Amino acid sequence: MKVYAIPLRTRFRGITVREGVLLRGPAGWGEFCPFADYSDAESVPWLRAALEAAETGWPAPVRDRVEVNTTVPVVEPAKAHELVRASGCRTAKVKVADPRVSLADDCARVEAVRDALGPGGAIRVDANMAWDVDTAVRAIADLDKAAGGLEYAEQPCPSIEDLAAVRRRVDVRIAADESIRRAEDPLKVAVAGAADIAVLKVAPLGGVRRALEVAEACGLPCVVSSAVETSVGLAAGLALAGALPSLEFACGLGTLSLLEGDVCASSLSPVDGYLPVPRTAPEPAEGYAAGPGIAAAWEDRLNRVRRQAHL
Ligand SMILES: O=C(O)CCC(=O)c1ccccc1C(=O)O
Ligand SMILES: [Mg+2]
Repeated sequence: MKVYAIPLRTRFRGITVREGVLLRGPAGWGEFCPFADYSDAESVPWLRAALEAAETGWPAPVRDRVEVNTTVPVVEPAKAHELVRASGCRTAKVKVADPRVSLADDCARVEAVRDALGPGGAIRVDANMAWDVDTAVRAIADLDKAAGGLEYAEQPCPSIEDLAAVRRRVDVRIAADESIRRAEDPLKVAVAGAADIAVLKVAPLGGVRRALEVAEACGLPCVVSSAVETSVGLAAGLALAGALPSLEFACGLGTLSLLEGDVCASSLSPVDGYLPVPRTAPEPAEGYAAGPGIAAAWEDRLNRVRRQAHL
């Protein structure tokens, strides 16, 4: 077992350091890294996903590489331009609706991203539930114009009902993320007509197999996205993306560049916008070991979640 702590290059989801545990089992390495605000109960599926990777391994893939988006955090337009150019990706996901910036700032960032991608690229935005229905309808129209066409808007509002209402009022496709990842019943999203696309994250859904079941049950095109893991956790996302029967959109697995570094020597950083589908996670090396206090806290957390889940 290894506990890591890696600084982020820019603040993301309110955090500046990513921490987690790497577990080794007969099938390889798994990553357990629920965010700090996740309760022990909510962390159970994260542990199931890590144990699947370490003990069982993943189902066989149907493709050997996956196109990915680059993820653009809330940064100045010039910086956004630079990040997109450096990524080599043809699709960018732009984080919007951060309480510290205005819609005009978001539009300026999206315009810079379009300039960096050129007319052939695709731009998606993620509001992480920040808007009410009317705000979402107006913001999506403005961002769609700034982007010269959006591929989709991810989780504009918190509730499934509000997602459905926004979806009826805009031409842009709506993707559900939190509505799937934190829901009792991920099927509800499709039944309610709340989304065109389902965003799937392996860890909060409890593993690759469970995520494949969710994909089949919801019947929507899927985008596999990371939870900003090291290459060990990204490998599980790639295993899911590799095993989905159909994959129409680029996945949100190009997130390694959000971290200052990686635990693995051979990192899953996109080349020309693609990542390979690995059979097992890459081997962690020595770097970014957490200090004794952080390591002890993660060992405690892991043990509490294990007991809670009877694992
Ligand atoms: O999808 C991506 O491009 C990156 C992953 C991402 O945005 C994310 C990462 C951690 C937690 C939540 C989210 C999110 O999609 O909301
Ligand atoms: Mg999201």
